[in-house]
Amino acid sequence: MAISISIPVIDISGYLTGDKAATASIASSISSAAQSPGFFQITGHGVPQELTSGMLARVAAFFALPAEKKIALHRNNSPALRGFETVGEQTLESGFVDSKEGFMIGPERSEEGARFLQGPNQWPAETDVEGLKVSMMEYFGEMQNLSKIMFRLIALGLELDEKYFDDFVGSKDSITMCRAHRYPPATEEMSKNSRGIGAHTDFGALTLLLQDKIGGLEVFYRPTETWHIVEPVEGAFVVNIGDMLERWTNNHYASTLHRVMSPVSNQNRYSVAFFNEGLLDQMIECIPTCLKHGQKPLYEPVKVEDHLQQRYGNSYQ
Ligand SMILES: O=C(O)CCC(=O)C(=O)O
Ligand SMILES: [Fe+2]
Repeated sequence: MAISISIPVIDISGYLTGDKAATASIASSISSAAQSPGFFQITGHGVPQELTSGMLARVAAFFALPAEKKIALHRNNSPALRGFETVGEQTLESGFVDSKEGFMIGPERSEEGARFLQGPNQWPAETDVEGLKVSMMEYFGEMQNLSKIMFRLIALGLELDEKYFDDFVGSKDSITMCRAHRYPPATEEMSKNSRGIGAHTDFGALTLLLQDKIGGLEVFYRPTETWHIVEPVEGAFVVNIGDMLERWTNNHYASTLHRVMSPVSNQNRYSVAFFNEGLLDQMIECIPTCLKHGQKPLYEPVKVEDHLQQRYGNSYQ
């Protein structure tokens, strides 16, 4: 019998309007979803739909550029890993080459004095994709803001001071990145032997994902070892816990394996992921409220910068 698990859809508007009772219930729903399945969707976040749809249209225009224009912006040109990556460049799941193309951006800054993952972006000429830079950076700003909100709710759900994670998400050296993807359509046959993106967990603390209507994102449910679709919900962001937050919470929250199947469709699938990779100097050391009576920390403390260098090193040679 097919097992159906639900990826909860949580309306966070009550928190934004300062409703105390609603806030307690939202924080508790988030906490429960973060434990299992480690994924949820949020609505009522206040990010304007025109912004997300306008940005997705420009992302599609970027990926439609001739190959040589995209290759000129390859991420290998960038010590901060910003830029374009081609189909077939990454293998996240043994035996399956990723069929996605990607385009990574982050906060704009010069190379001078840059630390790990910091630096300038690479953009196509404005005449090639009008408005791409403005709309992606505007979206990026909205996601930084939404991340602060999400971490406040996570803090409440962990019975911590509401501002516990404020420095982690909002400091000068807090690393945030945004990657747009195009998943080319596949036939049923092709789809069996490829992945849009192979099964993986996210390295950082928290990911906010915008997916279009095509679908294909699946999460692995550990108790039954089965894969489940994250149904596209109009206007929602998919939120998932990454490895860093799993470790920080002593496995109280789950960094769940996920993948994207190549869309069996005649259309491309587009998505944009926003990664909260954390404050470079922060030590990730078991959060006290995550240690129940008699439990011991499962991990050694690690500095965010070291964790990221190790994880990015493994997957991006
Ligand atoms: O495109 C998606 O739906 C998921 C992308 C993803 O998992 C990632 O970029 O880490
Ligand atoms: Fe991911």
